[in-house]
Amino acid sequence: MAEVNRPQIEEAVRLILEAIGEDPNREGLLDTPKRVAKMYEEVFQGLNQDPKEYFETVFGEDHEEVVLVKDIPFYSMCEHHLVPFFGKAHVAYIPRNGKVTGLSKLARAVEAVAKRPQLQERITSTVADSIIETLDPHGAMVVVEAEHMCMTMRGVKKPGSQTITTAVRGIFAEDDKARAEVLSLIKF
Ligand SMILES: Nc1nc2c(ncn2[C@@H]2O[C@H](COP(=O)(O)OP(=O)(O)OP(=O)(O)O)[C@@H](O)[C@H]2O)c(=O)[nH]1
Ligand SMILES: [Zn+2]
Repeated sequence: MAEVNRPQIEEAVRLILEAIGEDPNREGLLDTPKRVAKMYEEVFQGLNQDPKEYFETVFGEDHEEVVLVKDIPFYSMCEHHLVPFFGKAHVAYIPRNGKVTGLSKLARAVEAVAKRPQLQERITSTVADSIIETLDPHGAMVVVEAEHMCMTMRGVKKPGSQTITTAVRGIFAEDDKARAEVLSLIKF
């Protein structure tokens, strides 16, 4: 996938500044297009990352019980308004056939998926599906809680409102007890 085109972003930011009635040549704004381009490169770097690659790291460990990494902080950009939404992701799976991955890889997958123009639902399901497709576990479950700036600083203006999304796959979709165990561990 193409890297970001920094000069194009810089030009676009100059145009936006002009369009809102600002002077892109005033001292305080001179370096702003460059800064914004650099920032976009950073906050959209997930477009160049495939979350599934992280799960190539597996240890042949015989653990077929819940593994949960909770409270993974993330920042993303809503694809409708290009303003941040941010919160915590909780990622659980039950390994099968010794395919236990590195704990940090679960957080890296969240990071790669979040750093794109996104929807909260898509972050949630993409992380769950990536785990299923690569580790072939008994199940995967992802819960994401986030605050959307497009609902707080503008529009409907509801600061503090939280959106919670879940993706349940495999045994977590079939077995109420397995799902309840993860939910209670998240609240623990
Ligand atoms: N499903 C979903 N919706 C989102 C997410 N982030 C932002 N939105 C919503 O996207 C919608 C876009 O609605 P539109 O009516 O096209 O845009 P708008 O006029 O700016 O909408 P308002 O925010 O209601 O002012 C809004 O309801 C946002 O709350 C997300 O991650 N998931
Ligand atoms: Zn939005």
